[in-house]
Amino acid sequence: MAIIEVTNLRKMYGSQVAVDDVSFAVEEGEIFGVVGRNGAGKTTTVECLSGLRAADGGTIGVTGLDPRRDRAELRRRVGVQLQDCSLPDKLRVREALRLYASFYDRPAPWEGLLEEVGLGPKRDTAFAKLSGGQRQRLSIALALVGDPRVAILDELTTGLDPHARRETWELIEAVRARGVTIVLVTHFMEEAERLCDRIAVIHRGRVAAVDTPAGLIGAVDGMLRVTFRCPPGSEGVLRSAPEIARVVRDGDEVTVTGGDDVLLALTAALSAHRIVPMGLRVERATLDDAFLAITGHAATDEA
Ligand SMILES: Nc1ncnc2c1ncn2[C@@H]1O[C@H](COP(=O)(O)OP(=O)(O)OP(=O)(O)O)[C@@H](O)[C@H]1O
Repeated sequence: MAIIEVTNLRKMYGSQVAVDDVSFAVEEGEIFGVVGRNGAGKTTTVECLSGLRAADGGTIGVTGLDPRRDRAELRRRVGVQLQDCSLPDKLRVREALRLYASFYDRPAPWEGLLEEVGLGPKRDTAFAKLSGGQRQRLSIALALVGDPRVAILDELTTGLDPHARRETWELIEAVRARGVTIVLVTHFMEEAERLCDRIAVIHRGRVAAVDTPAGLIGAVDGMLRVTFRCPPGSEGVLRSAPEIARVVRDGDEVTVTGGDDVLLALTAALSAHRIVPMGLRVERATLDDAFLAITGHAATDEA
């Protein structure tokens, strides 16, 4: 059953359209990814979901509530961690949790939550003295202190080193295992591929695709990429094989793409002509490739 339903969401900032026409549904218990480049409209979308912004058009249902009309009740059911969690420098970890718990009638036992997110040893540490990863753990704990059914996590691992990022991923999986539905905004494709059951790709304020990571990757033309070296021109024998979608030479190297049967077709065609592929390596398409195919852009400028 869908716990979140968004239909034709539209949001303007002055004359600028931030979210044009966004529709998707999130099933209970899912980790649902919202991915897109900077400025695609991800944060605006989740801010509308959490009642922090009023939409200009469309409808939103979160646990059956309208985020603007039923804001008070929504706050009890939805935990929100927004970009750039910032607290007063001197506020200690346990003080922050106790303070946030006081906002709710029936908060989660925050002492247990502290242990669960691995901040037990840091309970007396001031916010300013926490590392980036510890701050993110605290922001997750604060999003969960109201014992929500849905947690909205926005760019949770931006700025973390790979180790802290992996630890945060494990924490997110543990939160889902407690039955919390998670909406995860990210522009890290590896993160989305690893964590999410389904992903909405937002591009220029619209949903360009919604599917499982495997579904998005499977739709990429050329799921397998085989790279090798062979004498110049000899790769021509590959062009007639129907299983091979593309043959590209770049200097010494030839890259061949196609579906799951591309490797067999390639080795058969080469061996029939006694051509030995040197330094052969096979790579599977990733969510980065799928993102590029769907939007026409790499997910991040660095990618
Ligand atoms: N408060 C605001 N006032 C005016 N324009 C805004 C405001 N917030 C966002 N925008 C604009 O709306 C568009 C969508 O922004 P949004 O923050 O939703 O994108 P995003 O996908 O979350 O980007 P990022 O990954 O950089 O956080 C962008 O063009 C942005 O510049």
